[in-house]
Amino acid sequence: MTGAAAEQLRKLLRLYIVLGSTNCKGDPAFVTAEAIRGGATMIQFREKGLHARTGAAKEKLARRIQAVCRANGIPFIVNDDIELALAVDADGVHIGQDDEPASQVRERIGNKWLGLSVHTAEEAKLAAKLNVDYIGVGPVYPTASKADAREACGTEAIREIREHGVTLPLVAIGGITPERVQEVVYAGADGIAVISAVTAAPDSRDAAQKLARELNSAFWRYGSLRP
Ligand SMILES: Cc1ncc(COP(=O)(O)OP(=O)(O)O)c(N)n1
Ligand SMILES: Cc1nc(C(=O)O)sc1CCOP(=O)(O)O
Ligand SMILES: [Mg+2]
Repeated sequence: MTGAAAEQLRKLLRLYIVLGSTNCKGDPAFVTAEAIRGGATMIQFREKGLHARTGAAKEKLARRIQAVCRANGIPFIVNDDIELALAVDADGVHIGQDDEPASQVRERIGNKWLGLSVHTAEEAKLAAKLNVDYIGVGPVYPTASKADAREACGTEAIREIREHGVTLPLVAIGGITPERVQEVVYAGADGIAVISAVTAAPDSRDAAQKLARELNSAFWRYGSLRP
């Protein structure tokens, strides 16, 4: 990726909403629309957990959420499921350390965006040697949204990754709430990825707007001070 493309991606990662049918009380496509109205800059379709949709029903939901994203010019990323990402022509894919290897996924998806989860500075340094476009660091705080989440790494992990010279676009994930945005940005994140702060809120638009305001204030305050 060129420097300019990385800078563009950094901006798109600012308020990254991750969701699927198992996180939303109502229609996930409606929650997506509300999150975008509140300021979401990127959407990830993550259909996981008890009663998660599979097969044609999963693809149908993916396409409905993608249609909302397309209508609003917001990138649509698919979690884990490379076949689905290719079938719907998603803008990118997010994978973790235990998913299909990044090099293999890159071969399959061509120049679509590829995000990789990392939990330590060591994993981040390895990621920087792979052809990935961004990293997701977490869980920064304890989370109830991922059954197999690792132990919370705190904002110190983000700071350490930056101090090790990893300049990849970086999004923080896990337990992020409006009150935690400032410290996450100050530590060196380009953005936040959230599930419950938006999907479990009584008003997803309002919840996204609160996060977006905190992000604007954090970048205004700390933009030039970060590692
Ligand atoms: C932006 C972002 N960061 C991290 C993850 C977690 O990916 P992974 O470790 O593969 O876990 P699952 O989401 O697949 O359960 C993510 N999805 N998005
Ligand atoms: C999907 C996911 N991945 C994580 C990681 O650490 O890689 S934490 C997480 C769940 C994030 O949900 P919430 O904002 O509700 O805590
Ligand atoms: Mg995964």
